Amino acid sequence: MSDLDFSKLETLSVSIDQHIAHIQLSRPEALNSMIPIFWHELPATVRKIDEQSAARVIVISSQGKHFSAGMDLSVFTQMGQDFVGEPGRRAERMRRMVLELQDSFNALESVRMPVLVAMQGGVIGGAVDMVCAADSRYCTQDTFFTIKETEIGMTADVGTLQRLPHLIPQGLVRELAYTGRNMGAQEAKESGLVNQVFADQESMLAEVMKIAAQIAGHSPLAVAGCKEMINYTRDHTVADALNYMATWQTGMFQMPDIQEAMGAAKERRKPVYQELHKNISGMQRK
Ligand SMILES: CC(C)(COP(=O)([O-])OP(=O)(O)OC[C@H]1O[C@@H](n2cnc3c(N)ncnc32)[C@H](O)[C@@H]1OP(=O)(O)O)[C@@H](O)C(=O)NCCC(=O)NCCSC(=O)C[C@@H](O)C[N+](C)(C)C
Repeated sequence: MSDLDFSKLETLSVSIDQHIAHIQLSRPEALNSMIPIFWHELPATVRKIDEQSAARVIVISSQGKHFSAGMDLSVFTQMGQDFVGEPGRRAERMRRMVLELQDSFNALESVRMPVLVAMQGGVIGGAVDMVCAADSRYCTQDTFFTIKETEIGMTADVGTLQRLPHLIPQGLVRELAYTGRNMGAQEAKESGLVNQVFADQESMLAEVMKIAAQIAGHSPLAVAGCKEMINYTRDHTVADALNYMATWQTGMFQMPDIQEAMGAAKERRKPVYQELHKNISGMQRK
């Protein structure tokens, strides 16, 4: 997907400035509902930013009244028509499809730079799956989160039930999943799902961009190490994670960024860091 053209995306708009990539869900007229191409465009965009741009942090926001209404309802109608044929093969196709959809949001976790999400209005169904895979979440006071899947007769399948229990208390996850009720912004803040609640989208984006700028000012290698370690620690024991940390540091602890950070502080200037490695020649993802 290295030839992906950002200007031709159907569901997203992308801008990159001062080491900050801003991805916006750009179908406000359809409540940013998730149509099939969205699931391809999002991971391809994130991977291209990671591999081919000077961005060091990604901000995801959306245009319009709602952050996202989740899966476009027309997809369910289409799926009803597609899922025909011999049960074993049909089940295997379904399994592969769910794994592919999961992969779309896994991209937010595997990208080397932090992903900050700024939300307003409804964050529904698949959108909850998506924002759970980000590094940090921010929202406006009118935001509400809904694990809608249960209400429409299915189990959420692209990350909410796996990641949300690491973000907020188990009992609350279970209540939200079993009931499908809305969780408002204040409750999201109190439970730790979002870091901050803002009066409106403008003040939210201004603050999130400030946080992004702080991240982008640091060594991208140091920040990537933080993300790698925090992700790894979530899924392993402390002993395993400490062991991995030591091995990581054996290779990644190098003097240039440390010298640059110290030199810049002494000279009261902004540090200038080398970008992370881009594609290895001849090994580009097709
Ligand atoms: C989003 C919402 C809170 C907005 O409320 P509102 O009061 O501002 O607007 P509205 O009048 O309810 O909706 C405006 C229009 O937007 C349409 N709309 C709302 N949600 C839509 C959606 N998801 N897809 C297509 N159209 C959607 C409405 O039908 C309606 O169409 P109309 O103007 O032609 O009547 C409200 O419409 C709502 O709850 N919609 C239902 C959303 C919904 O069920 N989404 C699916 C969630 S489940 C999900 O995402 C599953 C997925 O993760 C699993 N998997 C990956 C395998 C597929």
